[in-house]
Amino acid sequence: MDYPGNLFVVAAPSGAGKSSLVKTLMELDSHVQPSVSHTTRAPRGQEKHGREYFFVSETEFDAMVQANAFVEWAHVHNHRYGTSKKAIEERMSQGADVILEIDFQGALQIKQIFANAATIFILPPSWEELRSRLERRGEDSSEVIEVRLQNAALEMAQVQQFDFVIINESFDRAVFDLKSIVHAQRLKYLAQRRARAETFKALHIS
Ligand SMILES: Nc1nc2c(ncn2[C@@H]2O[C@H](COP(=O)(O)OP(=O)(O)O)[C@@H](O)[C@H]2O)c(=O)[nH]1
Ligand SMILES: Nc1ncnc2c1ncn2[C@@H]1O[C@H](COP(=O)(O)OP(=O)(O)O)[C@@H](O)[C@H]1O
Repeated sequence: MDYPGNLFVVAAPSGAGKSSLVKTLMELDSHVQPSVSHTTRAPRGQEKHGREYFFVSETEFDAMVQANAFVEWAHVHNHRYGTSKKAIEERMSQGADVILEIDFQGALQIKQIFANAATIFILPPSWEELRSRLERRGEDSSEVIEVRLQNAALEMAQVQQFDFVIINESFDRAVFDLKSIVHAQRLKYLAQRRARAETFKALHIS
């Protein structure tokens, strides 16, 4: 599929800092817009329906799967999460850059569909720091944190399948790296589109 906008996909183990990084990127760059996923997990403290996620029941999620409403969906940490077609296609067709914060299974599915998508994996600096970020965030019970840490090992084993890797040790440095990837990707596709337009012109194809 080909849209005028760019697609960025950010994956990371829980607690590595992807939501914080993506939020900061969007504050600095209004051309990057979020894709709001659907999930069957319950909202955390400050989360709002339609902002962080569309929080839906298992039945509602099933109905969307049946209706083929998702570009991708996956089971993550005992819940289901999915990117609806509506969440990305409308924005991308208008030329916006869309950023998806999804797990590695979804990221790899997106790359199959949108070959031009840039996939970015965020790593924490260490296991100890990952655990302490999850604890400091204070949003999940210790059981939930243990599940997330166990899943983190499997998730981190997928890192080599991603186009870019960022180590989120210094937050400012990681934001800079993310901004640089976005910038480089824009230039790359701009150059490709120009080259294609010139080829078409030379061949007298509109
Ligand atoms: N495949 C897929 N994964 C998603 C989607 N939305 C969120 N996720 C992932 O689900 C996992 C859990 O997300 P969340 O419950 O918000 O926890 P957090 O990662 O600790 O903030 C993370 O890896 C998210 O990136 C989606 O639409 N599709
Ligand atoms: N570079 C960093 N240094 C220290 N703490 C960080 C850093 N990046 C994020 N955090 C903190 O770690 C916790 C987890 O970050 P969050 O963005 O919620 O992660 P994720 O979305 O990957 O689960 C939050 O409390 C956040 O403020």
